[in-house]
Amino acid sequence: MKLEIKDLTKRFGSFTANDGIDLTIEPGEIHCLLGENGAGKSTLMNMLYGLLDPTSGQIVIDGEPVTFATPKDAIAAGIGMVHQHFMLVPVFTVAENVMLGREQTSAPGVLSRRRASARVRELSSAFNLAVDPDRLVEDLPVGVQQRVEILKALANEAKVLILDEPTAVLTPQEIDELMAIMRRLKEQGTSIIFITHKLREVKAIGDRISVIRRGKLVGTADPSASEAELAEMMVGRSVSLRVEKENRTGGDVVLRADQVTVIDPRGHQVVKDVSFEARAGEVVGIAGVQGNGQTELIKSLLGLVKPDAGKVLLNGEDISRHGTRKSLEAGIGYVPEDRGHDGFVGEFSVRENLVLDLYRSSEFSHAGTLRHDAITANARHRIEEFDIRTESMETPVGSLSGGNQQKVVVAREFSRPLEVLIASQPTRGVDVGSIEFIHKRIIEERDTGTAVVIVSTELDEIYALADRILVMFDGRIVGEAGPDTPREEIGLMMAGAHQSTEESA
Ligand SMILES: Nc1ncnc2c1ncn2[C@@H]1O[C@H](COP(=O)(O)OP(=O)(O)OP(=O)(O)O)[C@@H](O)[C@H]1O
Repeated sequence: MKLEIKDLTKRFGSFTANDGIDLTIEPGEIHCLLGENGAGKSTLMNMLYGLLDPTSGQIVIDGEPVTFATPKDAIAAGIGMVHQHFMLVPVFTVAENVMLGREQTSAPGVLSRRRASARVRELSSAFNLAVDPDRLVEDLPVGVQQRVEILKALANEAKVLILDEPTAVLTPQEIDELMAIMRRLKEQGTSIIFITHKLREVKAIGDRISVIRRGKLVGTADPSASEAELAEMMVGRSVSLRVEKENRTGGDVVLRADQVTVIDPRGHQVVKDVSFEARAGEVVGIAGVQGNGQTELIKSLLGLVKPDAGKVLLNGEDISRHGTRKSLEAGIGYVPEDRGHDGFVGEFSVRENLVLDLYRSSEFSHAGTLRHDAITANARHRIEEFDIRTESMETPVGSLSGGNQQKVVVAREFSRPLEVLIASQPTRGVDVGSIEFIHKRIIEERDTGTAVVIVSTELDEIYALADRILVMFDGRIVGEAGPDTPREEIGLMMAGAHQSTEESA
């Protein structure tokens, strides 16, 4: 199927999010879409998938102009999309989810459970997806859940598959597996539109690479273009892809986790007797596959969950029963992994979100009254410093692009004096230009003597920042390594060395 986008424009009020975009997706090609945060990639994809109405322009499939009122129309025309947030029902099996996908699109011939199972098995083996139709979705690792989404699209006979930042949530091994699946889809004639911020991936798999900047198509490159060239096309200036830093050993212990154990609401020990320390002026990188206890460990450091055993000490004082506000006030900065849930309030403006947990400080309030001038001046400064792309400081954060939402959270947490900075996936969904900036700021924070703890599933990020690397697997810290340890070694520890799972085998 040949998909043509002709002079497509989308305006939100006076703001032009897509400006006369022309793009052709050839049958069986992997077409990568690159662009800085807020460039307009998701807007373009949402028009292709019937979620947004174009302001002007055309979508043409095999020479015929089409219009999509809803995703149902797009699906019927052969377009599938895997969103960043999966649309699966966790308590249903894989086959049930695939059935549900068919019902929701009113595709001809709603599948029975038995036929759905058989269809899943058939597609799974044709594309080597290794998905068991009878497993509950909630029991599957993220990477396998993503394959279920791909399966759903294939069951609806997608000929063009849109993958919106699919690798942001995957481990290095899962990314390799996804790439193999993408190649297989391509061999069988499916076209893929692949959105990512990772230039390495684009070069590894793309047939062509289109770059969008501020709503306009800048150009289409081929994969022989260097990472530096692509980065420059994206942001319009040269970007340094590696942080300049010297490794540090750290001073006094600032934060100490002492035999911390956390039991989740289902009674599982998710953090098992974890001890580590973060020293002044060092970056401790916690590497690990998503779901190995990092999230709960971090929450326990902040008082968002109380450890079931053990202690958290800040400068020697036990803060594990303090509660979050006190921890933040005591000088812990926090960039959460789930920014939408823990990082900002979507309905509040950019200006308000930039002081969310700081508004009680003397800088922003006096005798119980907010100092609006100071709050506004702070917003103006941070928006410029962090290059937050927003129509105005009054825009609700919920309507910013994903990467710009992340910049709001990071900007706020970096704007106060910190003893400890705890950042979980600090650059998730953030473009290369902003990664460069955030990484530089993290190192500057370290160099002022802050103890920094970075949790990341991105080995590139761990290597770029960490002075010391801890690896978490199955709730425990299974290894500590220096910043020069080979990737494979860390990768093996992250995978639990020889304890491979059925799905990732
Ligand atoms: N419903 C909306 N109303 C107003 N503005 C919007 C709406 N949806 C998107 N925008 C704006 O359009 C611009 C493009 O956003 P879009 O989500 O397409 O960017 P993106 O390239 O996908 O960015 P990211 O890499 O950060 O995900 C942003 O400035 C965003 O704030």
